[in-house]
Amino acid sequence: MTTSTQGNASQKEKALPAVLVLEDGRVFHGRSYGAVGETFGEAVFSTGMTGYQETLTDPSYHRQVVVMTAPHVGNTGVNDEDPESKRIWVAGYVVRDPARVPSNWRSRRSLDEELRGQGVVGISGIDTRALTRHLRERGAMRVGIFSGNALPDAGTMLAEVRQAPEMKGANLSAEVATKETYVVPAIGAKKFTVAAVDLGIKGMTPHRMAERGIEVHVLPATATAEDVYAVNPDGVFFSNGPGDPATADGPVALMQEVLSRRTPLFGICFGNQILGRALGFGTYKLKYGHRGINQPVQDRTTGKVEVTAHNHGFAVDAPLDEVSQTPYGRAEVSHVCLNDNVVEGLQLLDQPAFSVQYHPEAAAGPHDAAYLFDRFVSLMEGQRA
Ligand SMILES: NC(=O)CC[C@H](N)C(=O)O
Repeated sequence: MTTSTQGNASQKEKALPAVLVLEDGRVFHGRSYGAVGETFGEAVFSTGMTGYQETLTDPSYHRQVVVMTAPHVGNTGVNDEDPESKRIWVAGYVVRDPARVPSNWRSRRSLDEELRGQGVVGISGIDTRALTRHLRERGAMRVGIFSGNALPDAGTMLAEVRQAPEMKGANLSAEVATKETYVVPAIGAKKFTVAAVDLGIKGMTPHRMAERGIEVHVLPATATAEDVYAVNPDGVFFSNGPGDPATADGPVALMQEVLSRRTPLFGICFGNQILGRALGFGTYKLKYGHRGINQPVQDRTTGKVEVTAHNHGFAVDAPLDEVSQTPYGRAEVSHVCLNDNVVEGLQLLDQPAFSVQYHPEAAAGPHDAAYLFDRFVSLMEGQRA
């Protein structure tokens, strides 16, 4: 690769050395990608081969350093249509072989430029397959990326990584959620009003509801039952979001209030974990989680298998093969991951409430699970009938 003749600042920055240091002491040497500096987070891998803009801007990735298993990243550049929120949330980005020349009719700038513009430190040119296998065998762990000409010594880097906060016990929703309520209008005739509690919501989620005639009031993570019922909702939605669901006591209490009023309820991802807790189940940290757009899930209510988008590091601990008695009536596991039998959905049998651990909004990802938004609409219709 010769970059010297082109000689602009970005090309020079790319050539700077960079090091990725895992908390268990494993080290990878590469080149800086995006901003130059240092960053820390939880190392996780995503198996999505497309959709890097959606991944980078998903608030659920707050405080995580994302390793892309797809070797070529950045090929289609960065456009202004695909972000799922107003900024990049990942704490760091790890790619093997970034595109040097992006090409797409929608592309406005390169991914490298975008990462630099938003101050996101990344690393390229490392063996992401070896790193992914390491994380798969040892589990997700803390990591640091250090880039520049004057790097700290190895012992200092490792000590800094080991001082970074862990994901277990992290309470992060309020750091990413909206501070002010906003409304996403229904597309076409308005049929329903939904109060959506923003724990780190992705932009496509209210859009999927709006497409179905729902006016969505997106409320801050700290919303109270009074705030929720002030919009006179036909249904209440709990979004995806970063951090450990074991810390989400406020949203759990709010959801219990919604359940006791029997308002139709739908939760996605963090929202599924909160429903689990609201029903009295525990949550636990998966060894390395599910991230990507090709995860097989079975809907046990129909037997159908869907290929789905995921981004979760925690899961609900609920019995797979029995109906549970909860303070809100009977509940069961409605969806399960076919790779590892992790709980991927919950539903109540005596009142209109359900949730899934994965991403039916499909940004990015296959649209197999779009029916879940229709199920939410049916619950709201049922309540009116
Ligand atoms: N996308 C999400 O909502 C993630 C939920 C939670 N933070 C987890 O990692 O499991």
